[in-house]
Amino acid sequence: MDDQKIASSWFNVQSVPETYRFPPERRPGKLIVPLCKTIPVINLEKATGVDRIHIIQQISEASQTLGFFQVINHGVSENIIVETMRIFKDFFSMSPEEKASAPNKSGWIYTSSTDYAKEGVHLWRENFKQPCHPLEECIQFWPNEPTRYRDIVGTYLVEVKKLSLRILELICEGLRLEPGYFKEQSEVQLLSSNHYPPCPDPSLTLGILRHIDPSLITIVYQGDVSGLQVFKDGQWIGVEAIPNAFVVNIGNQLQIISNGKLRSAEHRAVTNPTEARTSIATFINPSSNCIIEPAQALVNALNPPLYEAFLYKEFVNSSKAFGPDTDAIQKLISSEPECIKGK
Ligand SMILES: O=C(O)CCC(=O)C(=O)O
Ligand SMILES: [Fe+2]
Repeated sequence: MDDQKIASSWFNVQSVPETYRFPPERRPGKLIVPLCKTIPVINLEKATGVDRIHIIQQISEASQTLGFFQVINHGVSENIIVETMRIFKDFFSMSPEEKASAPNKSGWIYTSSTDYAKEGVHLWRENFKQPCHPLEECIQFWPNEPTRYRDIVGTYLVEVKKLSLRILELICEGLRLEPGYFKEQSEVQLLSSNHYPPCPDPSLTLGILRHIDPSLITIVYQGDVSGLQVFKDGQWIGVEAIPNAFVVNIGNQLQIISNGKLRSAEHRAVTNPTEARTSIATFINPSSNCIIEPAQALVNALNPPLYEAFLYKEFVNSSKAFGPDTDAIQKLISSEPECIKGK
């Protein structure tokens, strides 16, 4: 970013403006939290050989206890990960006018930190959301800038989709559901990239409030700057940033389908004083008209259903699952085909 743009940016301040300061009881608390060594880093290369069963066990265990794990040797090329990260860093470094008035905004949502006022407090982040399903139809509405945006982000999403289907198959096997069980419930990819500039006093601010993802699973790339934290046993623990690894977390839709066997954990993002942090989250979601309910194979006399059936879009609407962006997202994905699972 050139010097002039930095000088005019909302985050280029010596102290945190009043509107970004959380009241004392909602501040992030201790910022130096233990990095969680119990979040397993799972080597997916082994999921094809004799170790497959062990990989399934590791994924099941992590999904049941913590709701988070990381994957390495996942098949997404390092080159496309690096290029995609570069694209988003370049996107966020465009001027506010460029970001707000990029040629065709009909297929994506950019939100500056100042749009995120919640109870009078702004989050210390900018966010970009982009529906990606069906990819061939959506891509024409994506930003044209930075150069090669569509080409690079499109390739990234195709690779991440393949990865997410592989992970869902392993989860499916771990739950002893029939192969392909999640196929219809994992059709829709939604990309959400966050940018957290350095913050003069991270103890006063939050990048993302504590939340649970309204997805089946979410695949996050956080590069080499930590900031993601998971709530476990009454305390926040940090998810170590490992370059070229993806963080996978169980969304609340999968918690429901698994009838509570898998856990969707609360998480948040904190800021830091020295480095900007960019994260790229890909939500793997059911389509709007999908019925979500516990899988029948997991329900019996000893395990009665813990949740009632509902349409995914009803859940999204009633819970405002995507926060202030919910209505805009619903509009962008409202042409989804029907998907009546109801097994
Ligand atoms: O920035 C991060 O690592 C967290 C992203 C996240 O939780 C989300 O987008 O839902
Ligand atoms: Fe999240």
